[in-house]
Amino acid sequence: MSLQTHHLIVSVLLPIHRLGLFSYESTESVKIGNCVKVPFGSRSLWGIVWALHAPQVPNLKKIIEVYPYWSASSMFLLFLRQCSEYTLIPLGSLLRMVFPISEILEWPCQTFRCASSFSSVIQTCPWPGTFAQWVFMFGLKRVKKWIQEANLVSVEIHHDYNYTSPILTKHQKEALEKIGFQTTFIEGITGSGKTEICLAYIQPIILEKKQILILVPEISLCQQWVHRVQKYYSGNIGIWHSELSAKERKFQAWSILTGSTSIIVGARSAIFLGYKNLGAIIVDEEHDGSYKQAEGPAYHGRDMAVFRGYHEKIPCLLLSATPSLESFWNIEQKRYTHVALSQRYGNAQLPDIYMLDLKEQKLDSNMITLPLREALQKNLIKQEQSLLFINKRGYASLWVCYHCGFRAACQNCNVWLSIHYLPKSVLLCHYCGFKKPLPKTCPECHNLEQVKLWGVGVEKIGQEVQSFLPNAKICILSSDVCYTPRQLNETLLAIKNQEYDILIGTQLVAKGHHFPNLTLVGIIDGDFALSHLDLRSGERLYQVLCQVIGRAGRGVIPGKAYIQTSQTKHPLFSYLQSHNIQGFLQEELSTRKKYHFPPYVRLISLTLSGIDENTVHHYALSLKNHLPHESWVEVLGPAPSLINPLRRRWRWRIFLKSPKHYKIQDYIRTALHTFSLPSKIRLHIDVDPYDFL
Ligand SMILES: Nc1ncnc2c1ncn2[C@@H]1O[C@H](COP(=O)(O)OP(=O)(O)OP(=O)(O)O)[C@@H](O)[C@H]1O
Ligand SMILES: [Zn+2]
Repeated sequence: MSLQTHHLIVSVLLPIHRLGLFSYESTESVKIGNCVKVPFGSRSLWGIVWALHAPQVPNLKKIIEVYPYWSASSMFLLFLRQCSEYTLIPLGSLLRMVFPISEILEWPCQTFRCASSFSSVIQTCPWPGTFAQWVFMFGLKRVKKWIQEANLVSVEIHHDYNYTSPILTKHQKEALEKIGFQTTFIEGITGSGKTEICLAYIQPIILEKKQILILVPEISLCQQWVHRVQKYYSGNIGIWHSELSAKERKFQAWSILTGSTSIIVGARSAIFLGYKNLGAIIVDEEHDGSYKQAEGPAYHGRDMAVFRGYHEKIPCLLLSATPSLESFWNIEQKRYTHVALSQRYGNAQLPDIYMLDLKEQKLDSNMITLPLREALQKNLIKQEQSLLFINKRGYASLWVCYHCGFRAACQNCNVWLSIHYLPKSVLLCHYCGFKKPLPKTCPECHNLEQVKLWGVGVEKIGQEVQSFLPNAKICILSSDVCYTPRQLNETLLAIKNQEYDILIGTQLVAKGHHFPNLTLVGIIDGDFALSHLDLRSGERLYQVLCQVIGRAGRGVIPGKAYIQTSQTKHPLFSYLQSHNIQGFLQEELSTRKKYHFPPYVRLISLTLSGIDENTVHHYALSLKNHLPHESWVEVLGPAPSLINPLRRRWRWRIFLKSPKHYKIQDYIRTALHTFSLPSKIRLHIDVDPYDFL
């Protein structure tokens, strides 16, 4: 592998959307995996040396420079190759995710401090810091100038850090000892201490100076993990998600690449980053649908974590109280080590769950039944916190005029606009973000009296609660109200500090938050996903409800949960009530087997989209006709997407289904090789799709 000669011809993988492999000549000795800068058209680009060739091609452009501080291991390159073969994401696009900011490859790796005469000038920054830290504080231009003028001098420092291990309970210790070398699934009921076990597990890895990646499904959980890690660890903690400022992104990417941060908490895209020395991956709430990226390059963060762990030969821990069916199946197939925790920490009990049949309750225009109202009232008197869950953002979901029939619709998507009063009054599309002011009268007939708002969201529930509990301090938790990570963290802290009595939230509250004084959970609409046309809707409903209910009774006082539903007899609820996740998963799995759905088969979606509906339809048909007939591939469609158009683009979809042991990706790759599309039509490939709209 480390063959080296002068005047070598090398294939360099570049961050170009197509395949991305280009030939160059090197006069320096380079190895496969080296990170190199090469000329490309009028620009220069950073890439990775992918292969070495015997010198045959004359007049190639030359490599400009080799990055000295990082190179890709053969295992990481194998991960990229396999990942591209599996997801059908071109290698060049994957490389963009490895080096999302190539500018940092120009930065030196030394630590600098002020020359003594200079430190009085920079009052705020007298300490030694890495180049990246200086740039983060003062900007690239200034720092470069200071180095040139020798106002900053290079120094050697050693980063020392401590990591003390948490003290685990007997059950937790037993669980810790069972963790295997590769993928381990830690299945523990909510509040059993999965996080704490991981914090103990990573101690020796950190002390070996390796990096740990902790993947979280939601940006809001990053800060929570940072707090948990800080209890035991004194070093730098890296953060990676899409809401970082450009300045922060550069600093974080540099610190991760050069190994100056040892623990990184990140959203799904962190799985592709270049790490100096990755030692383990933890995937928190592995069942969460947010790990799936459906737009742009389509991949599943959890699956890529397992893949990366496998290829880089490092442990990957998957955590959940409600395993996804895919993981449950993998556990059954003995692909993962399984560790189970069935007790909450400190003898906390799982909440008792009560069903409230909506058919038997008098509601009029309200949404909260009498028993739930009374329970809220009692909790308020006892000064314990309550949580109401409804999976709808905003106030209502349809603005309609009963005089002329006008309904407020999105101008880009075939959906109605939702009504929001918080943080501002608007009509909003939940798919493309299109907004317009709330009309005062009907825009068509100018009528005012017959306007109705249909559907119920968090804000309306807030209004209802306030009407019967006027003194309660209510907090609405949805992405509209807390739209920056900072706002959300402040709100979560205020909840922990008991500044609120009643929380009303969307899915956002279903994630692993820990509010010790929360003892009551009410599910406003338990039926919300039972009729969705999605093979995972039952699974998702179970997960969300179980997670939300799991927020109750995590401290010393036991919790209670009420589920309002019109289908009290639905088997999902009896599994939920008896906390029998295994029973639920077994039943779901047999249904999937019966109907030939994943995880028993491989499903791939091909979506064609464009501005003109007929053209999209035409090319969808020709793609279908172009796909060769094979007895093992089932081709479904093309069919128009359920929401059509979406963001002004019309979409037609083809689904391909095959048994898992066939290489359906190869079949698609070969077929697409000889199929061309005009530039106005886009083809999006999604292996293992989660979105069927
Ligand atoms: N061994 C321990 N020592 C001290 N505190 C612990 C221990 N184990 C758990 N806890 C505490 O119990 C609470 C729940 O633990 P943790 O968050 O680790 O559970 P979890 O299984 O990850 O929960 P969830 O699935 O709901 O996110 C936390 O406040 C944690 O600090
Ligand atoms: Zn829209």
